[in-house]
Amino acid sequence: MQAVELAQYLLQALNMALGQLMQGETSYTNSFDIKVINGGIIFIPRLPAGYIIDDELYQKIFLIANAALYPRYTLLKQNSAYFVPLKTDDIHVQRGLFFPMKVGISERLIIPNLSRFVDTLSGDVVPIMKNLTVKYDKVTSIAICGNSGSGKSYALTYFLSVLKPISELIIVDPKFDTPSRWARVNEVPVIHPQKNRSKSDFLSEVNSALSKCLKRIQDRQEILYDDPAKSFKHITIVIDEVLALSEGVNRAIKDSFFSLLSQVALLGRATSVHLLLVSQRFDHTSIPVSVREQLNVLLQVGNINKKSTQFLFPDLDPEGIVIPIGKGTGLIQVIDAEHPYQVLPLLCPTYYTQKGIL
Ligand SMILES: Nc1ncnc2c1ncn2[C@@H]1O[C@H](COP(=O)(O)OP(=O)(O)OP(=O)(O)O)[C@@H](O)[C@H]1O
Repeated sequence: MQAVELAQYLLQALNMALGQLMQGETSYTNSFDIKVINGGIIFIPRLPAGYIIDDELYQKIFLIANAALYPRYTLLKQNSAYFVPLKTDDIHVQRGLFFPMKVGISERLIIPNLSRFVDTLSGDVVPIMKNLTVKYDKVTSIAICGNSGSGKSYALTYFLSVLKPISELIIVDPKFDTPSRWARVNEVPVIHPQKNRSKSDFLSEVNSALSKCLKRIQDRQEILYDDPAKSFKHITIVIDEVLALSEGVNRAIKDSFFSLLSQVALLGRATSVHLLLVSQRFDHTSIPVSVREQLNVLLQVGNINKKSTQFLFPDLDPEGIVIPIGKGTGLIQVIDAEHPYQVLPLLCPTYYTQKGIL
């Protein structure tokens, strides 16, 4: 479909659906126009207008256009109206509302054999969907959030398998569950609770591992001071069910845990030390705010609504984003220089692996 035809189609959709909000004004009365450009569409209001150009109008146009374009294009949700100046001398049409879009929709990776798939990967790429791959050296920290049964453990096992060849892994598994089994099969050290030991004891062990990591960060910082171009092997601290870790433990030990986690999150970035955190929620009781601010690959699986997204995506109203149906689906945001900053629909990979790992 040509850009002109697409614009015509969208104009029709908007004329029919915007109705009341536009006080009866339509493109037929020359009140607005649509232009399709590379990377998005522009809604051009003719001013002065009998309708108000505000966030409400922007989000309504998003709703209508996103549904009308599905599945050929995906509009990328903005938190508020995105104004762009237009090149013209005519003051009536010198501005537009921009809706960034990408071609197609998010598509799930289906991996028939996970270990063979991992063998085919080179460099430090981490594929997440058919058309979404992140480079691990651009990742600071990853968060996987979701309600029970939403696919967090399944997604975590995928990340562990893909990260193993490119990163040293330090796994903390408070539930002594899937990650511990994965670690046993893959001969990776894991810290898990043990019989006869208290929860505070367990968290102290975690703190001592974090403290060792911090020491390694400092060693690396010294090396970087003399050789700023030096690159290091990635180290990833994986914590499953972070929320379970710090609940009901001695205050002093919890404070140390938060402080160590913050330092690792803040200083790890330049020294290739990452966090991979999994939790049912990411509020201030499960991780410190400073850690949340360092997360730059955010995955939310399971229920998606304003309430469930409030911790990872505090400014987002997910209305109008087409969330795919199925296991391990939700939202993703990758915050780096290469990807659009926006939140995208997510479908976690589906993979087949040796029996017994999960
Ligand atoms: N991307 C996916 N593709 C196919 N199946 C999936 C996917 N994600 C999850 N599942 C299936 O959904 C089920 C629940 O997933 P999982 O155990 O990972 O949820 P969870 O969020 O970790 O739950 P809990 O918090 O209770 O441990 C599993 O049986 C898993 O096989």
